Amino acid sequence: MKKIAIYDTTLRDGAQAEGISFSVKDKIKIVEKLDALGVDYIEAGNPGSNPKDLEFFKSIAPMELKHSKLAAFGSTRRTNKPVEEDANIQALLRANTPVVAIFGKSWDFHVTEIIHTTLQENLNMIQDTLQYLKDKGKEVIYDAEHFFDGYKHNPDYAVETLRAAAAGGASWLVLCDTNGGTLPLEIKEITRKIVKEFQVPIGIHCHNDTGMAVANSFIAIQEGARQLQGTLNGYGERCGNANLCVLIPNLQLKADYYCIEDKKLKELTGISRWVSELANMAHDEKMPYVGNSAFAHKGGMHIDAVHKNPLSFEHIPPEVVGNERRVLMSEVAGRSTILSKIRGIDGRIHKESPETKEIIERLKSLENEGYQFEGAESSVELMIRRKIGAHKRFFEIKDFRVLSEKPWKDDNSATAMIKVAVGDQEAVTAAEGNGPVNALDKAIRKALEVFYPQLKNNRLTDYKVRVLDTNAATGAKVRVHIESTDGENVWGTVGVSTDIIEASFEALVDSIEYFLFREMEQEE
Ligand SMILES: CC(=O)SCCNC(=O)CCNC(=O)[C@H](O)C(C)(C)COP(=O)(O)OP(=O)(O)OC[C@H]1O[C@@H](n2cnc3c(N)ncnc32)[C@H](O)[C@@H]1OP(=O)(O)O
Ligand SMILES: CC(=O)C(=O)O
Repeated sequence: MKKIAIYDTTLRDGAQAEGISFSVKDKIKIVEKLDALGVDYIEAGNPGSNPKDLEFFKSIAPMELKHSKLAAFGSTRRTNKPVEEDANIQALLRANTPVVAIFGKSWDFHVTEIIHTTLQENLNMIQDTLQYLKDKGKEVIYDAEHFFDGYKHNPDYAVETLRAAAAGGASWLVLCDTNGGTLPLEIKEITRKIVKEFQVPIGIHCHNDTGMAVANSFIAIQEGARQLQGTLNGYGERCGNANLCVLIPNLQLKADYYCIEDKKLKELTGISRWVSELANMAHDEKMPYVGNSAFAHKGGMHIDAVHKNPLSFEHIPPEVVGNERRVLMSEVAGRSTILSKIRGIDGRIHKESPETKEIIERLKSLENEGYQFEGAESSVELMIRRKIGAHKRFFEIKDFRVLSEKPWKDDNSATAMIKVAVGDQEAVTAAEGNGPVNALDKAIRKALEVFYPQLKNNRLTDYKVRVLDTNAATGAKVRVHIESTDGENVWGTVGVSTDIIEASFEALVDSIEYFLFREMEQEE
């Protein structure tokens, strides 16, 4: 197995993504996670760029990393200026990291048109900068910015820039597809030539502007690149960088490369989701390997086959990357989909039992009415319980009323009144809320907490409304999905109606009933 050095730049190129800004504390937490994951290099920021990155490097200095080497990132010295007088280079030294990554120009067009200097001065800038940092005891990695575009326009000059970096003492020469516009076969051919020509090991850094960053990085590794640069979840400038959460498993599970310890692969899904929370970005459900849908089966025939043998529709066991199989309830489900759920409630029922057929038909007819049970498996369980007579009526809602007030107040703009019955006792309560659904939620809980005090720990975490037939305008049916938690478990329920309050009410009542069932089962 060939070792690939993993170079993570989530904290530098990842932070150049639209919508992402990590605080110093976030950055420290991400360094800790990446170090525990076992990546080889962590490019943690650009100290010449802003005071936050400088503060970060100061704060991280006393921390000892177990595995990773920390890198500070910056450009070659400015034109016609001695390197020791360059403020950015001095900031790189102050960052006090064992590794410094320097990017420089490989494309002649950039040299003359963007940094307005001569081709020779650019070569001097590269060599001087690397030599200076190397003499200061740093490991220096050279990022050849726009290398592939440069090579396509003027291959001799692009190669000369790499020679200047090698002469300056670069430990790696990293070929960058900075504009992300190069296609895999071009990457393959160019990387092959460069790997042959240089003794210094080669790295690859790809952007995703053609959707090829993963494919381009993979093919460069196959052609002999031995350092892979990328980011968690593929965050990065414009369309992002090569996604390490996809590339690491591809390299390690599908090709004969070693990136991180096998047991650490199991942490990948958790880290991918955790970092999206920290970055305040929705996690991409469709992301290969680590997305919520990566091992979610919906087609009835697929589910039947997966129950018989998971290899039938899964390219790897989900646990290998810390993900899990999900079986989705929907109109395209078959009896096998629902069977494990039914048998969890009543083990005597089997695939050919009439109840199984009735339940699947009911499920499909509800989906036809607008229900969607993906993410609302708790409503499915309650529906099954009602169908097979395994349902318990914990409470009955006798009556409710909701009033919205005008003029609007910032808080508590609505009031809900509710009458519930538990056994032969009745209670009437009222609550104010921030809008009618919030008022209703509070009123139901207030009423029921008298009988079921354990409901105090139970709360809503997400509430989504979807208009189903937009042509019907304000008379349209809506579907409400809610997610609830007791602090430990999370469950989803659904309600559908032309009345948003009623749809919300249905989902709320299912959520509370489901919780009470779970509590009852745990007590038994
Ligand atoms: C491909 C990449 O992702 S490279 C990294 C890109 N990342 C960033 O730009 C984020 C961090 N950058 C910053 O905070 C700022 O741009 C700074 C602090 C580095 C520089 O800010 P300023 O000095 O105000 O310059 P500004 O950003 O306007 O322009 C960039 C300057 O860098 C010069 N430059 C660009 N690339 C290089 C290079 N490889 N070597 C030397 N100088 C370079 C440009 O010529 C320009 O200088 P000029 O105005 O004298 O022509
Ligand atoms: C260095 C870098 O981020 C790039 O060339 O894309």
